[in-house]
Amino acid sequence: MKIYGKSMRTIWVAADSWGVEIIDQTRLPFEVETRTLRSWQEAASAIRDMVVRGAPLIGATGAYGLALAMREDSSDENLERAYAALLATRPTAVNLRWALDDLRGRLTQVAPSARMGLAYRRAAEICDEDVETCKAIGRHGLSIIRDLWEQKGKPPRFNVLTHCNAGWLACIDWGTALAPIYMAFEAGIPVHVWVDETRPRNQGASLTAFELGQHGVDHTVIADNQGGHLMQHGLVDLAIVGTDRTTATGDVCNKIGTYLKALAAHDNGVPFYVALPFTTIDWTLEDGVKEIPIEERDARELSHITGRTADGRLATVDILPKGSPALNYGFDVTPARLVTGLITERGVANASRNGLLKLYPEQKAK
Ligand SMILES: CSC[C@@H](O)[C@@H](O)C(=O)COP(=O)(O)O
Repeated sequence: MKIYGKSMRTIWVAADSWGVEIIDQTRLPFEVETRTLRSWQEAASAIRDMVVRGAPLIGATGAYGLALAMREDSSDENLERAYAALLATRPTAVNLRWALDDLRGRLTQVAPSARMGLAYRRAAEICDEDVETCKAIGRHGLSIIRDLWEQKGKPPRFNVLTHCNAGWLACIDWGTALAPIYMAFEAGIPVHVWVDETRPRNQGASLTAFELGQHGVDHTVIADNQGGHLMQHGLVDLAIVGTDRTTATGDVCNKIGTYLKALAAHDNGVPFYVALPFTTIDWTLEDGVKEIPIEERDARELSHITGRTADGRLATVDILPKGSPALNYGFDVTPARLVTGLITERGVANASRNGLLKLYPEQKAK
């Protein structure tokens, strides 16, 4: 997608053919800065510190992290060291484990001398595949939007609510939850997006609003608490969110606050869809609430807030009374019963084991 008219992806190999360039998402929406990762340790820090974030992009960065590790030292020991350190950076998004397992599985099959080239090639392939996957999600989601818009008599504004950032900035391009919105916009459907600000890190206000604005999609940022009220007043036609890990039974883990939106949607008869690539499905898990590891982040993300001052500087300020403790879980789990459907690259599934297995029959054999 575009930033100030220039087509970009979120991650790419630098002109020197080995450094890995990323957009520094901690500077958005105020500054568009890129950074070059030159070691697996820098890739690990970028994921941990959320310079890159969003489940598919975390996976891609992990893959390039292993490529950087293989460039430095392609021994088994270094592969295992980098794998373990990268995996530990963010525990909830399963795409990271998927990408690291994919690369490690391939790298251990070849001689150390062949590992660097293979790792770079496979990391690039993972990125290209993610773009195609997101486009397919977009096409399936577009059908849902078009059908609902037509059923409602083609109103002049079709309101979609989303939480956090599951757009192209969270992936390589297009996004998951936002891909259907971009495609609806391109198809001439008058889509308007309610963008949850998504405290504490404000990925909605800073990233989703930024990328929708850059693409010209009509949107309004709302405080996280407004969704229920808007739904009660008929102002939300559809909710679409992304996910960091979805169980084999269709429970969905996503940014903290998603569960409350799903409850409000259920209570108000608003369709609540989750968009996801196959890399986000954790086939080993049954019960999302009990089994998905929920990342707990530094309370400073809650107690401090960063923004732009009147004279254009970025500043971070403390917003809590001195001495008040804060707690900061990053994700919550929405039970499958609250999910209208899972929009995948293979089509739309019921949020259930059977629903997912219909789309991914090869998983039955495992
Ligand atoms: C397509 S991205 C899906 C999720 O990763 C997204 O909704 C989300 O919760 C991102 O969380 P973040 O903590 O910003 O990495």
